[in-house]
Amino acid sequence: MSLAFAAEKQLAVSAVRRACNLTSSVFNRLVKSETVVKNDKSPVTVADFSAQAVISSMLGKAFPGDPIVGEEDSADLRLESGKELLDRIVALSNEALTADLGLGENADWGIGPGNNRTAEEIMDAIDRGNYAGGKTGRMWTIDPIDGTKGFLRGEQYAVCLSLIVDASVQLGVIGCPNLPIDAASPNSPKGCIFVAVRGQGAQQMALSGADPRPISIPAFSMDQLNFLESVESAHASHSFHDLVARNLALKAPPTRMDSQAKYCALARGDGGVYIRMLTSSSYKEKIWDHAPGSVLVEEAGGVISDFNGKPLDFGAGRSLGDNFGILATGKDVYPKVLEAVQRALSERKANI
Ligand SMILES: Nc1ncnc2c1ncn2[C@@H]1O[C@H](COP(=O)(O)OS(=O)(=O)O)[C@@H](OP(=O)(O)O)[C@H]1O
Ligand SMILES: [Mg+2]
Ligand SMILES: [Mg+2]
Ligand SMILES: [Mg+2]
Repeated sequence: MSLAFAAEKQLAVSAVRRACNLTSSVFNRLVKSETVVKNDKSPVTVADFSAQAVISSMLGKAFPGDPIVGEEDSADLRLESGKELLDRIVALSNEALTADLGLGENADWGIGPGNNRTAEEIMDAIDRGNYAGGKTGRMWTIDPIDGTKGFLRGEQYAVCLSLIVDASVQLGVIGCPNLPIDAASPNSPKGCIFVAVRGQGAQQMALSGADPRPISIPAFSMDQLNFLESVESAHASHSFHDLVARNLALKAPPTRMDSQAKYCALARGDGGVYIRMLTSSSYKEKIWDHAPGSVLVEEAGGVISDFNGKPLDFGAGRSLGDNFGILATGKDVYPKVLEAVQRALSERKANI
């Protein structure tokens, strides 16, 4: 009998690998006109659109009935002013979809030589990501480039895909083209894919698929712990994190890293605690920014919750449900870290 979600896992790894190859090759050739600023002032590049098109096209072939919650949409590309951007995205997507990687991928996924798509098909694939989300049924989440600012700086970013069934994340695949395979040797080759299926553990492999190995969160003592936090001070409150660190008497400084690479670092023990306190009460976290990372952390033996100890709610739509803050760490230290977060919240309230 095959393991649950075996076909989904195979497709997801393959799609994330093709998207990672695309994003890293674009980085070296990216020019200024290929980045646009969205309404919420965040950047999006030809690489974000193309990576979503590639993953969504493959999902559409393999699982045509499954809805997708994807970060990007094609509205800007359908404007007359988006014509140049669109041409580039169609070329990049087709380059990635038709590449012959020699990895024996399933021909029914619409990949490999001869599988070019038209511009309409590429835009439609991007727009298959417009699903509103919800509590029941299957759905995929795509964040084609998580940490677009990190991508633009040449630092960490991640290509993120998850499968959610009845609001529970069952599969998470995260590709990190700039993450060293071995954190202890920063000069080791870069580029890893992290995979977790619920109930089946967590693993990492090289981007090529070579060197697969199980990963888990080590049993850290309190004085070995350090925080993994966002680079952008507009995304997460570093000062609140510092308050929690003081409550825990942490010695090590935080590691700042863009994207869900933070969850990957936690899952293999490069850091001890993922912490994220929002800076604005009007911003709602998006499910594609946390779904794959959450199952990865849980399958690596960790716990993830909000600052009230509540599980993350992936069934409330495109944004997370009624959750406040995000905390993820190893099982043994989780109760102490949660208590330190709650103490910091009361201290902050007392000081307002
Ligand atoms: N105001 C605000 N507050 C909190 N979070 C925000 C905010 N704006 C955006 N985002 C989301 O943050 C995603 C980037 O993740 P990180 O915060 O881990 O990366 S970073 O370190 O900040 O670069 C980023 O994901 P990408 O858009 O995929 O890069 C956003 O979804
Ligand atoms: Mg974005
Ligand atoms: Mg993101
Ligand atoms: Mg993104």
